Amino acid sequence: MVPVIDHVAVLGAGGWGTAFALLLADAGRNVTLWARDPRVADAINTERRNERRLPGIELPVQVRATSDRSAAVADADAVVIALPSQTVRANMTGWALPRGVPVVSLAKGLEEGTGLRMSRVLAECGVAPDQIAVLSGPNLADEIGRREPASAVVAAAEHDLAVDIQRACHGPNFRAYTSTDVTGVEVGGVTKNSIAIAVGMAIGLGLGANAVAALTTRGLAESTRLGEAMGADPLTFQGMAGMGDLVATCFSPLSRNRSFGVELGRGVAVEAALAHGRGVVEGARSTPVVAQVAGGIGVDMPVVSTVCDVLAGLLTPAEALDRAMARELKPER
Ligand SMILES: NC(=O)c1ccc[n+]([C@@H]2O[C@H](COP(=O)([O-])OP(=O)(O)OC[C@H]3O[C@@H](n4cnc5c(N)ncnc54)[C@H](O)[C@@H]3O)[C@@H](O)[C@H]2O)c1
Ligand SMILES: O=P(O)(O)OC[C@H](O)CO
Repeated sequence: MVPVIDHVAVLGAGGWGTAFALLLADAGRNVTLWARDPRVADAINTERRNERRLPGIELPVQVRATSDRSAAVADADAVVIALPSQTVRANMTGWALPRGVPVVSLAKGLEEGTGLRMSRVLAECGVAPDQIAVLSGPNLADEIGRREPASAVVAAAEHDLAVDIQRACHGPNFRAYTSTDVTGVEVGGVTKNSIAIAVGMAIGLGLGANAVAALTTRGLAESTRLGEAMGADPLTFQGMAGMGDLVATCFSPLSRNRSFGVELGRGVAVEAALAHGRGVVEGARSTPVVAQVAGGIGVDMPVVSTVCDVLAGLLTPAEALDRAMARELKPER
């Protein structure tokens, strides 16, 4: 029997949680969107808008919002986690989800302190591993909010679960593929943020398409190396959560990670650049974690470690560029 997902709880009313709720409603689901701020929930219910996070978008009536944690998940057939990565553990600890429902992570970060992927954090918060799925890909929330076509990949250790989630979010403007490579899909979603910061820095320094393409290409190579060392399928990095998301994030001015990098490249200090951002900049927190995890398993990630040094104030973006160009010559593969 195919389990039917009708009612979905989306936890987190940031840009992506709100856009994902709209996408699910367009796919025929009934959605409860949890916002921690009651004023955001009220505005969604009364004005059909989350103007700060998804400006100019009217939300369908199938999206109802609440700031009540129990009400948010009551009767849900699936729960979607659309929270900033560093808040997932604190939020999910003690949140009683309906038993046995699938839990889908949309978050693109590694946890500070543990180095864990979000699916592992959810498992440590008590979600059964065979109920965990992750969805990732080139999904800029503003474009999804405008109902522009987009694709993603849903990964779960259990193929049938990935198919259930794929079907639940398939609508006129959104098409997901399936995978069982949870590690690869999560790693791709994390490392692309660090690479996009590097690309942003290059743009902020006034560099052109050659430098952007080189950084993106080498970034994909080192992301693939890390994923493989962590047990992922290298081919996953040619898919939506690898190449796909890397291209969207590195090339779009809508990306917060890329925009943050642009400011750094123009000489803005890290804290000031973060303060100018439109929401969470996952790469600012996850890049040092990626560097630490990679170092721990002997994976060379020169782009990530350079971004890490800039974030730590050890290098300016211009010095980072000089260092990258002076690296030892080597074969491409
Ligand atoms: N925005 C996108 O285009 C996009 C696309 C794909 C994936 N993602 C990922 O989705 C996740 C969420 O990002 P977003 O863009 O929706 O965030 P956002 O920056 O738009 O908003 C962050 C939201 O998190 C809430 N928040 C902050 N701290 C919190 C806490 N301690 N507890 C509960 N809520 C808290 C804020 O109130 C806000 O609603 C991130 O991992 C991001 O990488 C984002
Ligand atoms: O705005 P960013 O940089 O967090 O990127 C958003 C999405 O992850 C793009 O797929």
